[in-house]
Amino acid sequence: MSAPPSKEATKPVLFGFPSTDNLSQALATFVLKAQDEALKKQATFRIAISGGSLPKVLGKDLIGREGVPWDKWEVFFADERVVPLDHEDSNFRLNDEHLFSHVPIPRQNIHVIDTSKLDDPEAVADDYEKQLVASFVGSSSIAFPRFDLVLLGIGPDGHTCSLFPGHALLDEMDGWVAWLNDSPKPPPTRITLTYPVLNHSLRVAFVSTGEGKQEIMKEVLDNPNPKEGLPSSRVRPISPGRVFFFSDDAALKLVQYERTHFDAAKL
Ligand SMILES: O=C1O[C@H](COP(=O)(O)O)[C@@H](O)[C@H](O)[C@H]1O
Repeated sequence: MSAPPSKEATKPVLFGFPSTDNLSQALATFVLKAQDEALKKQATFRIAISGGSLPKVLGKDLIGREGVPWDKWEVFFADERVVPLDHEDSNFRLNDEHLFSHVPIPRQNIHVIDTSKLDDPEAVADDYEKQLVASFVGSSSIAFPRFDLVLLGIGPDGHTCSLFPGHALLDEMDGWVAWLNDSPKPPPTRITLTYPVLNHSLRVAFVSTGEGKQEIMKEVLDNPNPKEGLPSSRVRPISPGRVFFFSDDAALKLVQYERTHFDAAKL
């Protein structure tokens, strides 16, 4: 996963797979490669994970991999719904069901929202930002945290994290964690990582599957507008960061964007 030295955002890499099973295998390999590279440089692997359709695809193959140093994982959420952790809308709960409950990541390394503040989403976002600061303090990236890997989904409307089309949070360029209580997709109250955080990450991987994503994948990959376009089109990490798309054939049916063959040896 070497990267060119310029500050420009690099071209997205698209990996296509005939089935979600193939995708899950490749995604697990990709995640573990990112983990290995991180652990060559530092004590922990810092990953941010989304909710939605991602956790199931992520956990499917990853939970069976052997020799994973789970105790070195430090997990954040790319976005979270401001609800109790056992609520059916919780991104923690979804990831717990498909990944965390199957692997020995120490519970204190999984950074959840402070559920004692659920009636004050600004306080939840502030607390989550403090958790990020505490984790990244002393790392080389001062202005913004630099995740080793961020895993994102793409909603049918082009949203990613809890960054929705036309929402004021698309212009948030200072904070690390923002909050909203007017999400067009329920539940309305959420926190989300901001663009500066996403775009300082070393790797961002979008995962999208199924025919329900055909139109949006075409828009995001064939007609991107990284400055003013759909929220998922605006995720373009600055070098050495890179952005990858993992999709199945069903989601890519209308897409013309050039695919790259997934070769674990060349990651
Ligand atoms: O609301 C959310 O939606 C996005 C996309 O979900 P998907 O089911 O279309 O993949 C998800 O990435 C995000 O974490 C979640 O809060």
